[in-house]
Amino acid sequence: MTRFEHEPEKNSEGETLRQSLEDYIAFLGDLVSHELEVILPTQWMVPENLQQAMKYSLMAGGKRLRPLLVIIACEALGGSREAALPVAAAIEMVHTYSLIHDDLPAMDNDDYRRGKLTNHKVFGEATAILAGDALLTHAFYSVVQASRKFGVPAESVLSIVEDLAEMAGPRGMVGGQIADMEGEQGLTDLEQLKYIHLHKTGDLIIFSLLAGGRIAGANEHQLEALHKFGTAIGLAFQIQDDILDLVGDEGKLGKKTGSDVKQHKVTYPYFIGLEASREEVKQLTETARNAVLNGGFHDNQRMLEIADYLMARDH
Ligand SMILES: CC(C)=CCC/C(C)=C/COP(=O)(O)OP(=O)(O)O
Ligand SMILES: C=C(C)CCOP(=O)(O)OP(=O)(O)O
Repeated sequence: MTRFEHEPEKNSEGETLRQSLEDYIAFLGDLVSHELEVILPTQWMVPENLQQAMKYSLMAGGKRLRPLLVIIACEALGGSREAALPVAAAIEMVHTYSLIHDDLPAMDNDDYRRGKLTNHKVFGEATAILAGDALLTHAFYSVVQASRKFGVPAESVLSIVEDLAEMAGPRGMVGGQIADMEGEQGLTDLEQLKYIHLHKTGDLIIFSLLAGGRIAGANEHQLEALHKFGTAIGLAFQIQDDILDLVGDEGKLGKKTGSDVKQHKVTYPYFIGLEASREEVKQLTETARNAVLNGGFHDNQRMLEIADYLMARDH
């Protein structure tokens, strides 16, 4: 059996000891990276260059926030961590594809991501586009493995596939991304910006929480609470990204700051100022905490901790 660097300790009775949030996050990150290694199509006849390009960005050291949310939501509802892993890996593939494409010259034209050269800088534009396409497609294969390997009911997997297509596609992240690009010509109100943030970034976060809930067999009330929690932290996460683009540390972020201003992107700080943006992140975190407290979950602790952790993040 694979052992992981951040595996929790056991006491003399063999009971697993509770970890600090940081250790718990690091341990889940190890599990997700391992799952990604397992699920990548290395046994298949895949051209070597494509394999390398997919792996390069997946293993470049992202925070693994979305997979973490799949697992935390699943555990908060008493579900199995193991059964959540294929979907956790899938959402990281979709997120990574979106970053590879977002960095392309036709979009944000960025040279650094996750502290390394962007995919197209290393592999060329055509391969970067195809690596993104391959990650998106392979994500659906991974979701299905939740049923094949861990017996998650086919009906739940069907809902997860439906949510993923809806939230990553034209009504979700892709819709948000195009609105973001068009917004570079000038946004006139905060509602338009909220739409962009909620779809470009919020939808994958909402998807992750709902998927974790579905794997654990959540009821309608619990799914609604997860949706509320995701909407609030999704928006807060992107506002924090806007703030960090202005005042963050490039070393910690692993990407260049100041790119929103350079690309004439209208952001929360642009509309309402830095302090009011910080206050908004605080308010949204409170909304997220309340959703958890009223959600009727099996265990609220990690959900509450992750909301506070995200509010204070510096990378
Ligand atoms: C369909 C596609 C390509 C979707 C991209 C979605 C997305 C969240 C990009 C990063 O946003 P950002 O540009 O605000 O963040 P960063 O500063 O990390 O580039
Ligand atoms: C949605 C946004 C703001 C793009 C970056 O997302 P993350 O900040 O989660 O990026 P990684 O840690 O996965 O690289």
